[in-house]
Amino acid sequence: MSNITVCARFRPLSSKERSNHGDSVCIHGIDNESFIFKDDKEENFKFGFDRVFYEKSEQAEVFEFLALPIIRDAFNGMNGTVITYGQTGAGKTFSMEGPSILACDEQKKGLLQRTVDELFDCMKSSDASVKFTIKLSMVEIYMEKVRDLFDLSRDNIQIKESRVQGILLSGVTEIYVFNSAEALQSLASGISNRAVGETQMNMASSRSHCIYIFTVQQELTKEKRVKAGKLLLVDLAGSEKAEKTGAEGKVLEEAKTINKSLSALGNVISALTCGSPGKAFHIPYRDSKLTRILQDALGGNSRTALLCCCSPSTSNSAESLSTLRFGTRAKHIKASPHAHCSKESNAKKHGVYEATKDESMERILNKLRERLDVENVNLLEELFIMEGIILDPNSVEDLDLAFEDVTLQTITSLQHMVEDLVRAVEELKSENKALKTRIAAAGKIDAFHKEAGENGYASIVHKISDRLSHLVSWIWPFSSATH
Ligand SMILES: Nc1ncnc2c1ncn2[C@@H]1O[C@H](COP(=O)(O)OP(=O)(O)OP(=O)(O)O)[C@@H](O)[C@H]1O
Repeated sequence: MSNITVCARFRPLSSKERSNHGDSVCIHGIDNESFIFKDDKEENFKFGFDRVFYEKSEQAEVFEFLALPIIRDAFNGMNGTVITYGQTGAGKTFSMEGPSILACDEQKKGLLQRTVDELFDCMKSSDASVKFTIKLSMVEIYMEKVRDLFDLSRDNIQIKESRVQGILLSGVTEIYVFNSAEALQSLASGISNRAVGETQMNMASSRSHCIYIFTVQQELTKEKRVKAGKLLLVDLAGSEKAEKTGAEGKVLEEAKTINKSLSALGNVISALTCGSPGKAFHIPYRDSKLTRILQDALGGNSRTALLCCCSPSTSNSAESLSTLRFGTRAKHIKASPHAHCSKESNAKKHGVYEATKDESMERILNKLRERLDVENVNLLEELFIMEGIILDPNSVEDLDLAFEDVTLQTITSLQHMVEDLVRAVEELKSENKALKTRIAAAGKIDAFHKEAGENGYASIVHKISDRLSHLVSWIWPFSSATH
């Protein structure tokens, strides 16, 4: 089963397309999951997606199918990502924001406004004892730099990877929002800071990839637990051909950077669909800022949906075909070795918080699996449970530190134990040697046997030595792999 929900959306023909190329369209719908696509050489291709939204589709339909399940899961502590992809002018921003984030009638509201409404609606209908916090961040990747759209002085945000929380944007502004109106105002101010330019394909073309990040945190006061879900909405910059967009100078440079990062995204998707599940293989996430930020979304640690936006016009059939092929490849991304699918259903059985702690422990164990052999990982798993640090409900925020702590503490305390045992063995050996010398000198071997009892010091020392070498052979590969 695919790890990603992939949908295709065709916007209505634009007036420019109508006047230059008439009403000819390159698609013939079969049903709401498949259609026939005719390319510029009149060749037919059949495409199938999780859902196809034709020209007359409503914004609400797109939201309900694509985003709503992911938002509800994010509200319950799971991470989710919704991405719009497609050629310049294909309808990505329209799907995300509608015609305008603030001045927009109900019917045309995009994914963003509906997401905000849904989050606050879920909040209102939840148990009164739950304390909610919704935080919002907005960044754009412009010319391969991550810019904070709430604070333009932060124009080179660094991407970090936390073992527990996954990919993080270091020092990004987080705005607390308390109702829909406030959230939309914040979104509007961030959007006004986006890099937008005019191309021949689109009067207001996005020159950057824009990422909206909602963090929903809930304090379950009764249970003394905290759970948090992160929701990413990603409006990608348009894939475009320089000659079609009439790009030159700065716009051409922007286009090259955009295309490079979209190629990197394609390469990551190819790598993810080529590898065999369960085997370690290289995924080039680090080839671009975009793929690095989307690492969790694509690599299986998040529920993800992709909306492939297309023009229906025959004049754009080459670009639409390329978008649809991209979507088809993404559909084949399988649950990766790091995916939490089975844990997810297990988590649902036990309640939502369980998902967070299972996922956290699973992430840590996966990291360790990369470095240690199975036996040692199993031992550590037992140790985590024994120590109870990872399973402490109040330490969810600090799991990353807890991981470092438990690993270091364990190694250190085991090393101390080994040192103590080595010292004890040395002492016993010299004591034994001294005793033997004394006994030999006194010629009273029988008396020694009585004094030492049935086992005798020699056999005790022998046993300790055996146990020690067993312990050293266990800890040695573990501590050398971790340092
Ligand atoms: N489903 C739709 N219904 C009506 N109009 C649409 C629809 N989709 C897009 N449009 C219109 O098409 C034009 C281009 O759309 P939009 O700006 O969303 O493209 P885009 O893919 O975001 O382009 P870019 O990558 O250049 O930013 C806009 O004027 C928008 O209002």
